[in-house]
Amino acid sequence: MRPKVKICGLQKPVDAQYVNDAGADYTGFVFYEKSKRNVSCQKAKKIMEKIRPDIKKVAVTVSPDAAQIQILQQMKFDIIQMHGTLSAEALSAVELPVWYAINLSDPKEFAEKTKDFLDLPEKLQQKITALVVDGANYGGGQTFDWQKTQTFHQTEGIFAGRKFVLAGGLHAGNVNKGIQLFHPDVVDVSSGVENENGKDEALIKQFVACVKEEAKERKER
Ligand SMILES: O=C(O)c1ccccc1N[C@@H]1O[C@H](COP(=O)(O)O)[C@@H](O)[C@H]1O
Repeated sequence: MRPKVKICGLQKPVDAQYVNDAGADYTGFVFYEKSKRNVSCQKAKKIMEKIRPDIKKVAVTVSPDAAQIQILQQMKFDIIQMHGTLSAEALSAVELPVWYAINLSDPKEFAEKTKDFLDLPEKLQQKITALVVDGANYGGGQTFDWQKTQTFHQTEGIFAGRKFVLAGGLHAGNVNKGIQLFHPDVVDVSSGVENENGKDEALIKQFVACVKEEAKERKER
């Protein structure tokens, strides 16, 4: 099965049309004040109304507290993505599935960075339905070091029963290599489908088409 595609960092109403037309599977909104992609709840709601109902909507957060989780849960998101510190307080407040994002430069950091997760009570761990393995910086447009290892995600028990989301520095030119190396369930992109004014319709179309065409070709081979 082909990986699903998440287009992240929507900021304008027209971005909804881009993801609808390109045939994305997931889309994301960033709620982090330090990000250039930060959106207000009001703005996000307006964009969300224009997104096709079958496209899942992900609220992207960094070290959220229970109050932020409660606000986002009233907005009809399907998933909460958490970067930064994974607190028991925030996870206890979550009723939606959680995607836990790990920011890495070197895959060797994986064990250390997932310690927070492994220290949580089982009941809270179960809320996490996917792991997003991302580049070093939030929305930084950089891959982690793909050459160091391609198997960490297969050997770690942490992935059992969870989706593997490949993120960080993806674009139409490298996404198929990432798919061949890591076999992710979802590929997640933000910087790679942007120009200086924000999301770029042609780059989004090209990215989604690359993922879908590669899957079709693999089937035919
Ligand atoms: O995009 C941001 O600014 C951002 C801010 C805070 C947390 C996460 C953020 N982005 C996430 O980064 C990955 C991939 O980004 P990129 O393709 O390397 O630019 C994606 O999961 C975004 O949700």
